[in-house]
Amino acid sequence: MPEPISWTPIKEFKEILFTQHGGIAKISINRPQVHNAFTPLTVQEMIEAMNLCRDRTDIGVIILTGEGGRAFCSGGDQSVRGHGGYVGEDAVPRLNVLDLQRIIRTIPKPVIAMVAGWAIGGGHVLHVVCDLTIAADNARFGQTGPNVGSFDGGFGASYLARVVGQKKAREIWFLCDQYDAQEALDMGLVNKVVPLDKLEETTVAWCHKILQKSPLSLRMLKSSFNAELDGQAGIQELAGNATLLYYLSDEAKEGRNAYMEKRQPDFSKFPKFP
Ligand SMILES: CC(C)(COP(=O)(O)OP(=O)(O)OC[C@H]1O[C@@H](n2cnc3c(N)ncnc32)[C@H](O)[C@@H]1OP(=O)(O)O)[C@@H](O)C(=O)NCCC(=O)NCCSC(=O)c1cc(O)c2ccccc2c1O
Repeated sequence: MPEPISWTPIKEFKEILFTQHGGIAKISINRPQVHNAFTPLTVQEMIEAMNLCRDRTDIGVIILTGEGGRAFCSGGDQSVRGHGGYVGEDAVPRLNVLDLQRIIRTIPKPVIAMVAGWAIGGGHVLHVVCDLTIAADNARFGQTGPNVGSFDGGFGASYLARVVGQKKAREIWFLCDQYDAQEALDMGLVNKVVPLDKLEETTVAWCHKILQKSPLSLRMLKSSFNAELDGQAGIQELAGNATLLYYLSDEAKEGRNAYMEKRQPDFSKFPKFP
């Protein structure tokens, strides 16, 4: 029997748990009483945790999950849905999960959805935008928008169609059926299905494999996968990484040094690669 994985708190939040195990961060929605439906505060906290993961050089991979074993996330909390969005304590209606989706997509570290139970509605979109999904055998996937008066026509439609194909994506949205873990695996919606009691162990094992890889290589690959689909924003992300790599070179440093030393730069010593 393997030892249970020990998670150390990184920061206290109200509606999520944010913990760490070595180079792995875990962001877990902690509202199991509503199948981990999110409020504007839940999303705000997840955004803050993601941004901390981005800044922390010791974090190499992020797990996104939900507490309780019965749900990953059931989407926006319908009890706080108001006129024009989901309403938090500041009384301002928001759709701030769209900001979170973009952060998951652009954070230069792999994000793995660890799904037990329901991944439904906006919760389904969250797992779709993660780089990888590992599902427990009790996982159930689906969209509910046309049932509850909502839709996500951004990544929730277009990226879903890239993942499972146009016909299947339209079926998922138009019928609002629910799919079990094996069906999700068969349509390429998840990477692996494991028994519920092996879910965390397997996810952490995948994280350890990823942590052994070159972080810059993973970063470039993630932005390369995005670039093909994300238009100018995707090119900006990939090009930003190219700039990062260039800044690490002696050639780029010569430009900066020359400027600071008030002299002409000497780029003649740098090779003109074929
Ligand atoms: C997920 C279910 C199919 C599970 O059914 P089950 O019968 O197993 O469980 P219960 O229905 O009894 O649920 C237990 C308990 O949890 C409450 N609950 C579950 N989901 C939510 C929710 N999303 N909001 C509020 N409360 C929820 C449920 O009421 C029960 O409470 P009790 O007090 O009665 O015990 C089923 O629960 C279900 O269908 N849930 C709703 C799923 C849903 O429609 N989600 C919202 C989709 S829309 C969305 O998420 C969304 C959010 C955004 O921010 C967007 C932004 C931009 C564009 C689009 C967006 C968007 O579409």
